[in-house]
Amino acid sequence: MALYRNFEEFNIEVTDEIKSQFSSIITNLGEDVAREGIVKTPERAAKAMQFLTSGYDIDAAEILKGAMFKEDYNDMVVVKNIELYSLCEHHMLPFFGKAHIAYIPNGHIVGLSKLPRVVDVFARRLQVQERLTHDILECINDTLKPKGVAVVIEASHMCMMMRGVQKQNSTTTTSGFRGQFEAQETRNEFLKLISSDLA
Ligand SMILES: Nc1nc2c(ncn2[C@@H]2O[C@H](COP(=O)(O)OP(=O)(O)OP(=O)(O)O)[C@@H](O)[C@H]2O)c(=O)[nH]1
Ligand SMILES: [Zn+2]
Repeated sequence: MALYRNFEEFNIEVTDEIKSQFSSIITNLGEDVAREGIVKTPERAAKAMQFLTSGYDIDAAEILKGAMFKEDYNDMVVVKNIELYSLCEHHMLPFFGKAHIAYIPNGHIVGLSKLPRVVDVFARRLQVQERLTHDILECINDTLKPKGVAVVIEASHMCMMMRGVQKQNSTTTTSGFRGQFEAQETRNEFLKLISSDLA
């Protein structure tokens, strides 16, 4: 399985198939697919959807394994405000927001950029916010084997904003805690850090 994908290189046959499906969808929605502004839209949409679901092809554990360093640091590491964009599996509409991740090393630290990369791998799939939270949490827990790991995601769902209940201001928060973060004191320290103005 690829570590990183060159997102510009999509399988031509799959792109053509999705392109013709988008062509039908656009026609069925009442548009003229031959219109100048739209004529290339089926291909653009095919590529966009493949990019937004490109996380299926990437092994998130391998990303972490590629940048684990032996280090005797036993305190909390927090990476907060990681932007994320995903697609809800029910409507295939975006949900987006921020992920906050913390872990307590157990002999190894991980390259900081790898945590947002893991978020992207699991976000670029058809998801529900709860599973996305757990996918990230379990991947870090199983691969890095830290003393503890915590993940909080705050997100807005377009399927609740643009359609359906049409609530513009509601946000959803999901969280998962393993190891030392299951203890109230450690969990509270993390929650305090992510809600503070500290960089
Ligand atoms: N738990 C959870 N639900 C989600 C997520 N994304 C979308 N949903 C919900 O999935 C549900 C699908 O419900 P259905 O009744 O089958 O679909 P629907 O008729 O389009 O529902 P409405 O959105 O209420 O109009 C909705 O309540 C959505 O709000 C998510 O990440 N987690
Ligand atoms: Zn939805």
